[in-house]
Amino acid sequence: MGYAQLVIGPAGSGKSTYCSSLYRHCETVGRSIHIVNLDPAAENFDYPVAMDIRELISLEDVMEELGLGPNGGLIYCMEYPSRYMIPLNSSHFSVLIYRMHLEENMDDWLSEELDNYMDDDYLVFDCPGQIELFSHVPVLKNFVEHLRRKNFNVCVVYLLDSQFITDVTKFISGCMASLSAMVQLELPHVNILSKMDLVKNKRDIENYLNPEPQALLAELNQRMAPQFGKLNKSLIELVDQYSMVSFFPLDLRKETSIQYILSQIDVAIQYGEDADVKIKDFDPDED
Ligand SMILES: Nc1nc2c(ncn2[C@@H]2O[C@H](COP(=O)(O)OP(=O)(O)OP(=O)(O)O)[C@@H](O)[C@H]2O)c(=O)[nH]1
Ligand SMILES: [Mg+2]
Repeated sequence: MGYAQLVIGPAGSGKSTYCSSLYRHCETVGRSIHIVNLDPAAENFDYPVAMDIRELISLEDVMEELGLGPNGGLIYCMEYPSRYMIPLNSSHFSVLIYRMHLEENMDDWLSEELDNYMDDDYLVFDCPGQIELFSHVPVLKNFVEHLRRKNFNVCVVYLLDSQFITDVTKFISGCMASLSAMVQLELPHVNILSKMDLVKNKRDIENYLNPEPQALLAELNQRMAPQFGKLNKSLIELVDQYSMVSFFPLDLRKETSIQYILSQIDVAIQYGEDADVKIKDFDPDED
């Protein structure tokens, strides 16, 4: 049995920073963890990259060869290509043939790479921020199914930037994006409000960490025109029924913050329930 976190969330929400902080935390406590780059557009890493999707495909190549912009190029990188393009000239055609079975290549690549990891290994996948990847494009879903076939317990870690949660309407729209990942991927799911060090008035945000559905509804109704009353009620019920109304704050200045989040994720994927997991005692005097 292996363990994995799939770190997703909107562009710039702090996924890669979270991954490198998690790596450093695990290093400090003597815990083994491997971070995988799944972002074909990534350039700089603050963590040692255990596996790198850029060995398979890079955004730069796809943009150049196919004349796509950064977002379309990225989706192309991750997805089966033929759906997105019609070959227009011979060079496009050869690229199409070359990439024709990209999804299968991804499976092969993943299989080969995963063979390097043993039982009880813990992988963290740093994903790209394009929201399509976890809202309706099936590539991450297929990817997760592959991991599960390889006997990995997987948890989605969804990051939302606390800087955007300035009022209840933005909070709800953040919840809806997270919910779409939840229904797409059907995995244990942990929500994180990132960049808490930047929040000036902690009390404003604390209201959204674990809010009462009724209080949220009242706030929504207050902000929006009366004709939205019924919709607001349904939205809040939906979010509540999916147990979405719960975010863990992540303040990277505090070691305890990342430690607590990791412990919650461990519970979600049942890490540490087997006796032989690789946690060694933390000795603060050790170099
Ligand atoms: N102050 C502060 N800045 C942060 C934190 N996390 C991330 N950032 C900054 O936010 C920006 C984006 O962070 P990334 O970690 O690259 O975000 P990402 O989600 O990986 O972005 P994409 O991969 O492009 O989707 C960078 O400038 C980070 O330095 C945080 O906890 N606090
Ligand atoms: Mg990133």
